[in-house]
Formats: sequence, C-alpha cells, structure tokens
Amino acid sequence: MSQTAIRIRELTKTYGNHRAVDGLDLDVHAGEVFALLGPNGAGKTTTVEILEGFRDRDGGEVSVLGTDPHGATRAWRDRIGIVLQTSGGLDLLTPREILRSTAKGYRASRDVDEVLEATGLTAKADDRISGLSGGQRRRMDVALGIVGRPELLFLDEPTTGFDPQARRDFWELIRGLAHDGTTILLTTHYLDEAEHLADRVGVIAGGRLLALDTPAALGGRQSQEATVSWEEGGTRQNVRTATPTTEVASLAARFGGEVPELTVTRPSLEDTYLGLIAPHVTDERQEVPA
Ligand SMILES: Nc1ncnc2c1ncn2[C@@H]1O[C@H](COP(=O)(O)OP(=O)(O)OP(=O)(O)O)[C@@H](O)[C@H]1O
Repeated sequence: MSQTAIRIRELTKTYGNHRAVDGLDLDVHAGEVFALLGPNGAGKTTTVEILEGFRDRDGGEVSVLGTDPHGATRAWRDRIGIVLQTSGGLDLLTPREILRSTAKGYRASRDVDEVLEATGLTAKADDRISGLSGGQRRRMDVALGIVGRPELLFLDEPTTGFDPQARRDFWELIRGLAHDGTTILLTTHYLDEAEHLADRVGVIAGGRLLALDTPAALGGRQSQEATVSWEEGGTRQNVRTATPTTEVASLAARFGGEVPELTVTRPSLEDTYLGLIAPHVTDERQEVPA
C-alpha cells in the first residue's frame, strides 16, 4: 500500500453559486486516524462523499488508495468501508442476517461473530433491527462498515446518540482497528472524540483548511500560556503564565502549604478549535468571505 491513503489537491465543489469546497489540499497517511473537524456547513460531508465516490467534484485532484474515486471499480470499493450519518430500512431482519449477507459480497470479510462481538451486538444478534435502540442501530452501521475488512474506513459522526459508555466502547473498537492497520477518516463534532482517537486533525471552514496538526499541537496549543487559578479572600484568582510551575511554587510558599482550590489549565482542544473557526462563522453559521 502507498504511504498516502488519501491525497487531495485544489479540490473544489460548488452548489449553484455557493462554493462548498474551495481549493482544499490534504493528505491522509496510510495507517493513521485522521479527524476532519469544522462547523456545520464547512464542507466536511461534501469532501468525504467525493472521496467515497458518491459525489462528483468540479475541480482538483483526488486519489483514494491510489485510485480516483470518480468512476471507481468494485474492486476499489471492496477496499473501503463507509459508515454514513444515517441508516434505515431492513427493520425486519436481524444484525446477524444482515451482516452474513453483506459479508458474502466481500472477498476477505471478517467473521460475523467477531464483528458482532467487536461492536457490542452479540446479545442483540438475533433480534430484529426494529427492536434495537438508536445507539445499537448506530453500532450496526459501524458493524456494516467493518465487516468487509476495509483498508480505509470512513466514519461520519459515528457516535452521535451514543451514551458515554457506548462512546468509550466505540473508541476502543476504533483504536483496535487502527492498531490492526486500518486507515480511518473520521468526521465529528465531539472534540474529546478527536482528541482521544485522532493522530492528526484538520479543521475546515468555508471549504478551506484552516489548521492541520496533532490534537496536542493544533493552533500552537503546546506553547500557549497556562492559567493558574485559586481561591483567596473569598474570590477566584487567575494568573496566565508561561511558567505555571514557578507560579505554583511561589503560591505554595506564600500559603505555607496547600493552595485553596488550586487548578492549572491549558486551552482545551475545544477552546483552540473555537478560536480557529470564530472568524469564519457568525451566529447563523453563515461563512464570512475571506
Ligand atoms: N446537495 C446539495 N445541494 C446544495 N447545497 C448543498 C448540498 N450539499 C451540501 N450543500 C451545502 O454545501 C455546504 C457544505 O455542506 P456539507 O454538508 O458538506 O457541510 P458539513 O461540514 O458536512 O456540515 P455538517 O457538520 O452540518 O454535517 C453547506 O452550505 C450546504 O448547505
């Protein structure tokens, strides 16, 4: 396999007179988990659907597993897995039945019992889909996305509607797939999800890439000042500093021991993300022309 799973150059897509993707350049490396972040209407789904071969582009070059997805073959499609935002139909069948018949369409499919186990659906394997909860149906979507043993998995907002435990279980599943070498392109609005899962994140707004880095380093997070905060005289004191250890040491000396309600924080990924996209969105989520 090539070292670059997805290569995007100067990608454009226009709906009417609205440019949804506006000259996007991006590489996703083979074997990494890449999270695409951005506000509603940023162009994430449009981009991902072009990569999946479901939408045509207006301009630019796209290569997915070495192939242009426009007019891609069945053999190429066998190598990718897709988990879309919504699912439906097949209510009268069971997860086991659906997975068995889907698995037959692939040359090197995963064992169905293994997929049921990995997605936490073993107990529901023989129940009708109509009897599954929203979160369980979402797991079923994921099960369908991985049963073909894809080299590259697209996950579009995979944990929407999951309870906290289900989200943690799902993260474990994704980490396991990544560990086994599956390349994963994830779109999500949950910054904690991106932080837990992604090797790198790309932030897009107005169809353009605003930032690209590891979650820890995005937007210069590592070098941003920390906030040291404590209680004193009945009020909360806050100091922003590049040397929080020195600040805490001097507070400890001044208080002669424990500093009341002491916290040291750095900007979260969410803080950094919101700062990055702020110039590009209004309250109505309309993009401001650059
Ligand atoms: N089929 C379409 N026809 C016309 N406009 C569209 C179509 N699909 C998307 N758009 C517009 O293109 C822009 C990008 O939409 P897209 O769905 O790619 O955004 P997104 O980043 O996935 O948003 P969300 O986070 O809400 O899913 C939006 O302004 C949207 O209204």
